[in-house]
Amino acid sequence: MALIRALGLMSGTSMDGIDLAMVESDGEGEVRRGPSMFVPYEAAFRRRIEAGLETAKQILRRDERPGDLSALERGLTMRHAEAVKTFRTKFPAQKIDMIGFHGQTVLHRPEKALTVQLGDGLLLARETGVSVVHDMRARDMEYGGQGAPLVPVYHAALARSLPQEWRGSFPVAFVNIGGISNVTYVPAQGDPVAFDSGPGNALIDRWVSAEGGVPFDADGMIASEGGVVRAVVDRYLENPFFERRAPKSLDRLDFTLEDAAGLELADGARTLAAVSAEAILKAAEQMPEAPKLWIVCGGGRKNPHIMADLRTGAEQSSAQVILAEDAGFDGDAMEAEAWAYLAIRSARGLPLTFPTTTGCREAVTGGILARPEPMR
Ligand SMILES: Nc1ncnc2c1ncn2[C@@H]1O[C@H](COP(=O)(O)OP(=O)(O)OP(=O)(O)O)[C@@H](O)[C@H]1O
Ligand SMILES: CC(=O)N[C@H]1[C@@H]2OC[C@@H](O2)[C@@H](O)[C@@H]1O[C@H](C)C(=O)O
Repeated sequence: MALIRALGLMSGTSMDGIDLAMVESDGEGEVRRGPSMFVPYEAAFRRRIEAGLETAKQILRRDERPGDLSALERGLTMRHAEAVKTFRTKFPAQKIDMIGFHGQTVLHRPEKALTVQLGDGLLLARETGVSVVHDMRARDMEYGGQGAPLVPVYHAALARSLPQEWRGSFPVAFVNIGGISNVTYVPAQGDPVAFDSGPGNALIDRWVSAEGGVPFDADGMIASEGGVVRAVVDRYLENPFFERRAPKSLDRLDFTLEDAAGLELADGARTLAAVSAEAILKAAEQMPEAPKLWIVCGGGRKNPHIMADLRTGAEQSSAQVILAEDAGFDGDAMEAEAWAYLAIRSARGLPLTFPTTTGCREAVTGGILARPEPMR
């Protein structure tokens, strides 16, 4: 099987910008990771997306684009096209067979089988001259799945290529701490088990933005001045979401700052970091066995308080917590790589999701292929 070279594009729930990453793969066990980069959104555009989340609450059918959302979708797509151009200038030797395009989630209501990602695949194909696989969540929902998380099939492929020193550490759990956190449990043999585990950085970002006027708590500096307010952590963890059995997934707005109201800026940042960590550790209760190794990726791994709390908690089950980089992976690029890998799987008609990752009735492929030129 010839390998396909795909460029994955991810604009995640943190809404901070676009991650791009190359993967060359057969969509199965052979995975060669290529270069990656990040293109941030300007602050005003980030605010427009944030406003878009509010507008999107009115959407009842996934193709509706009320208010500013059509213009926002176009702006978002053109920014992705521009990002691809920048990537090609930076890495001119990279041949791109196809693009895997996530778009921007503005609404996720799995209980209504509704998930909306802004992003015009056809426009992106025409702008870049490359075939684009997009809209990868919808089919899963048609099969009764949550429509998220989709990364697990890629986590599982990476787990099979762990360096020698970690091969004895199964079951392993990948944790992605983005705006929302999701986990993938990978046993030594058998299917991965995955689900969204709780708020990742989204609450911290919203808190420091509202109370401190900065977009995120860089290196946990604000939290370093504060302490954990236990009662507030406990209140967050009482949310019925944590008791719900997997499969399950979250919308960015499902958790709010209400329970943190009244805290000092630093205490709030520190307390919400503890909430992120404890929500992840709680996820182990829903795994078939406690993982021996946690591999952490996503921007939240750069918050030392989240990492410290994770390590302290994991020690109780003698588990180790490492950064994606410690296993030879790239914790910033992993989701974009996953979208490249998923595009390749989609092109080959391979399943993207499984009953154990999203709750779909049967393993199912997904994605729509948009070609730059109309078919003759
Ligand atoms: N140096 C840092 N210190 C602390 N936090 C950081 C740092 N760098 C990034 N972050 C956090 O990581 C977030 C971005 O993470 P990431 O790019 O993994 O999220 P995402 O891909 O948008 O989200 P999702 O996985 O939910 O789709 C930022 O919003 C910020 O909260
Ligand atoms: C609907 C949606 O966009 N969900 C995101 C979000 O961000 C993290 C978590 O919630 C995860 O379920 C998902 O993204 C990852 C990349 C996924 O689908 O695997």
